[in-house]
This record gives sequence, C-alpha cells and structure tokens, in this order.
Amino acid sequence: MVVDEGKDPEAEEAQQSRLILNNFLSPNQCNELEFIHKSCSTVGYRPNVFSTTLSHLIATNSPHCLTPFIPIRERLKEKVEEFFGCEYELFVEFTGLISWSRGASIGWHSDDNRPYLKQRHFSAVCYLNNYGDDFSGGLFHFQNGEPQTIVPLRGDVVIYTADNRNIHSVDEIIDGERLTLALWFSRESSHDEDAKLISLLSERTLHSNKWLPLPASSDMYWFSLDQSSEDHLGFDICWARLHVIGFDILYAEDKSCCSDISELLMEPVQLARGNELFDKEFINILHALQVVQYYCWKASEVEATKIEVETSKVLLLSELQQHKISSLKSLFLKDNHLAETFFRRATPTCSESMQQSFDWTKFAATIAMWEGYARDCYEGILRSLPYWKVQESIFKVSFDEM
Ligand SMILES: O=C(O)CCC(=O)C(=O)O
Ligand SMILES: [Fe+2]
Repeated sequence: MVVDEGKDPEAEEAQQSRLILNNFLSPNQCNELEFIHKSCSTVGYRPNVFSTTLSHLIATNSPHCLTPFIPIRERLKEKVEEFFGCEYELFVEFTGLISWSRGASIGWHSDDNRPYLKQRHFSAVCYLNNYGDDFSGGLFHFQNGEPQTIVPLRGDVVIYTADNRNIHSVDEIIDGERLTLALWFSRESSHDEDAKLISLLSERTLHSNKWLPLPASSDMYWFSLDQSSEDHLGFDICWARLHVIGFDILYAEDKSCCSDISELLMEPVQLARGNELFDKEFINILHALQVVQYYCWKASEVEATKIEVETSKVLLLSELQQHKISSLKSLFLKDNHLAETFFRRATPTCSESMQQSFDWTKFAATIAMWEGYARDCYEGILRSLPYWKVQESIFKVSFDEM
C-alpha cells in the first residue's frame, strides 16, 4: 500500500462527505422563504430559536405557503443523491425554516447524535440571509477537514453526511436574526416526511376556509427566556414581529375586557401605525401579519406595478383606541425590550422602506396582491394533491405539459 504522507486520511474522508454550493437559491427564493418564516414562525426546539415546519403551515391553514418549498426540496434531494451516489434512494425526513436570535448557538455535534435521530443520513442547510448585514456571530465550523469555517451567505447551501465525519458547531448569535432552511434526508421510507404531509393536507383541505390562516394555540407563539418560569415575562411572536416594523394591533370589536390570549389570537383585527388606523378588518392577527410581511417582501415591486385601488380609509386613532392599543401591548409584549433585541435588525430594505415611505395606499394594493398570490399557491396545491397521493411523494407537477 502506498501511503501518501502529505495527506491525512481522516481529512480526506471528511472532504468527500461534504459539499458546498454557492448561490444555490436565488435572492428572490430566499426573500420568499423569509416572508414565510416571518409570518408563520413559532417557538423553536432550542433556546432563542424560532421555527416554521411544513406540518405547522398545514395545521394553521396556510398550505399555500408550502409552494416555494416544493422545487427547492426536489432540487436539493437530487443534489444530495447525485453527490453521494444514492439516486432515487432518499426520503426527506424533515424540512423547516429556522431562525436563531441573540444567544442561540450549538456546540460540537453530529446531526445523528441521538438515538431518535439515527434515521438522519444527510443534512442540508441553506443560508437565507447574510452574516454581517443581517446578523453577527453564527459562523459554522467543521471540527475536521476543509473548509473549517463557513460564513453564512444568502443563497449558499452546505450539504454533509449526518454522521461523525461531520462534527460541526455554530457560534453564538451576537445580534440580529440568522435564518436558514434546514433539511434532513433518510434512506428509511418509514421516516418519509411527505407521507405525513400528504395525509395532513388531505384532511385539512377537505374542510378549510380557503387560504386564510388560522392561529395555533397561543403557547406556540409565546416566547420567554425561561420557558419554565412562573412569571410569564416574554412576548407573542406575531405581535412582536409587527411591533418591530412599526405596526400596532387593535381589535375590530371591543375586546378590552378579554384577556385570554388564545381567544384573542382568533379575533378579527385592524392595523395601526403612529396615530393612524387602517380601516380594514383582517380575519385574525396571523392574516394581518402575513399581509404585512408580504408587503415587506414586495414593497419595491408595488411602486412599479401601480395597481389601482379604491382609496382605503385611514382614520385618526381616538384617545380611547390609543389607550386600548397600549393595554393590548402590555398583554402581548410583556418584555418589549427582548422582542426588539430579537427581531429589530430586520432586513434593512424592509425596515428602511417602512420608515421612509410607508403609505397605506401602497399597502392596500399589497392586500390584493397577497390574495392573488395565496389563491394561486393554494390552487396549485389542490391540483397537485391527487398526483402526490398516487406517488406518495411531494413534487412539482407541471400542468403545462399535460
Ligand atoms: O444552521 C447551521 O448552520 C447548522 C445548524 C445545525 O447544526 C443543526 O441544526 O443541527
Ligand atoms: Fe447540526
């Protein structure tokens, strides 16, 4: 046997067990996933982490939000299969958007390092925003081999085997929100996420109220630093996301006597900014949040398209309404400061455009655009579902060729 003394066999092996692809996702794909996360995320599975899973999107009556994931999952699976030579052998075990806020980190680990994670064979992490601009901290490191460090940049993806050839860590987030799309792949069909999603979709779409979002239980949106502590200091994620970009919430009907957060999340709301109230009712806070985040994503396009809208009424808030807004805030944003440190360094484009040129007419135009977007996505899902059921797999059905 010829031993090449210049090469470390462990490092060599590590090399073959990972792949980095630059600009795998387009900026618009990243922005669309960011829009989904910022409108649908819940508390995550680790401290200071927020997540959006596909089953959660279905459960909260937002199956239209699955659409952008479909081609991305398919392309990623193909890449993984091709690189590791296991074509048509893999199943997606989990897909989720995950954001890490200040204080979140993970030490050295492999992704299959728990008995209940042994089915995870390959991992893929897509970076959806930028180290430096959107967050600080949060560098990714491999313990052995090259590259040692990955600087998360929007559109890039790192793919690696989930075993101990790829022990890795993520530095603590210092500031901002670090957003990724994470997928795990398995060789075991019993861990196929698609089968579960298809059955959830079949149940939900039978009796759903179209594409209007429906909140989950309030504890899924309640973030506090110490989840077990008795003093429920913390904040409601939906409320906080609206607050950091300058929106307030008012209940369409007088709910000042009601302090049950779960009930309130289901009630129709109106949006306010400064001393202005927008005269349109949203079916619940999730609906309002989805439209607002859609505006953040699309603000620059709205100018160009110049959609004609009936001038929506903007009213001045009365003193009583202002008082109601602040008492609602004290209920939903108990730890206002924490909410701001977690979510404030939002995408500069969005927060800048919000501050400089927010205009309700443009916003009203976005409501119609969002409805068109949600309807098209939803109908696409409904049309694809029968094909998915037959194949027992979620994939991009091209209707053009049929
Ligand atoms: O977000 C990353 O860069 C990696 C996350 C990670 O290691 C994990 O979730 O297991
Ligand atoms: Fe990991």
